[in-house]
Amino acid sequence: MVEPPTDAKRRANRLSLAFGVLTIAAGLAVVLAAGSLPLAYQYLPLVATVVVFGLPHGAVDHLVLPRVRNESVTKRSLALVGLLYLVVGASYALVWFVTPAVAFALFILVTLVHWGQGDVYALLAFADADHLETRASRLLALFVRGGLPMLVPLVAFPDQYAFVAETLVGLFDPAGAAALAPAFEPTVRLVVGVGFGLLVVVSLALGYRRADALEPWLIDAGETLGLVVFFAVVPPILAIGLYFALWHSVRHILRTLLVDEPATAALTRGNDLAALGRFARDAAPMTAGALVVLAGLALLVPQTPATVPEVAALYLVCIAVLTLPHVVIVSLLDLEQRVWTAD
Ligand SMILES: CC1=C(/C=C/C(C)=C/C=C/C(C)=C/C=O)C(C)(C)CCC1
Ligand SMILES: [Fe+2]
Repeated sequence: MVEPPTDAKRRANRLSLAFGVLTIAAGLAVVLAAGSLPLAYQYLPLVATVVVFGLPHGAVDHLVLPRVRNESVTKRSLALVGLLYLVVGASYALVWFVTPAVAFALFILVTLVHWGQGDVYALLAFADADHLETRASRLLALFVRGGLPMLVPLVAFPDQYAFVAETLVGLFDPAGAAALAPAFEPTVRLVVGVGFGLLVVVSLALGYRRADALEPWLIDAGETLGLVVFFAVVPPILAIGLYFALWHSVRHILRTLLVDEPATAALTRGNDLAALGRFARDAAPMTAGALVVLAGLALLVPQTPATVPEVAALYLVCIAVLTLPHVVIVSLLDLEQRVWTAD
């Protein structure tokens, strides 16, 4: 694992923990204060991710690889990232049009892997986890961390999960989501719940046995159990919106700051706002580009979205299409930073 500079890393660790606590506290506070929040309000954090950390977090994909390799951004490097987005994004968009239920299932799988990989990086690079030394233990952690947002809501809130699946698939084929119905059956949810619960326990128990330092393991266990509770009790549309903005995106933005020298220097000085300002400037053009993709999709989908859930569904499909090439970039970043090479 390639280590970022110590002081900047400590700052990143503190910020990722603070935003992690904020994510969980905000969700639980809403549930305690409001009980059942009207659906339109539950979409607010998700809608906010258009500008708040979510969409922008991937909008520096064209900069991170040259930066981590200490190379300059060239026309050629930009064209390669552009081509990646065009080919991978457009191919997957086609899958949404041809067989939307399959595309939805793929979206859940890709998100599980991608959010899991983001957390494995944070555990290793920010929290200095030494209980994840082997590749197998990192893969298990990836599955646990990615499974929390994708599988716990399936067990705890099947109706809302099915509703979101219907709205996404319904943009392309109003009857298409019927193919997904078996996933919401009680037996399937029981198997997922028990199986995933066991994985969480095994992963944390193995980690505890392997840990030399207790603190990183405590961070891992605290975050994991906190997220189990969070996704088990916070309605999933609200929970995913909060998590996407304040957990996954914040951590990835911190990661990108640590490969940008001036931003790293700002973090070292404790000047988080200067670092964030650099990120905002870097991310602005491609965030605007992502909005063009959103507008294009709006014109192309067979069913024009009219309600809040339908507009949010369109946004999620746009995220899905942009996430697949983003995963390729982040996986290359993982390779550069040796996240999957145990040493
Ligand atoms: C909203 C929502 C869902 C799916 C959200 C997904 C899959 C989001 C993916 C976001 C990504 C990949 C962001 C990029 O990093 C579920 C789980 C069906 C449950 C109900 C609410
Ligand atoms: Fe991401």
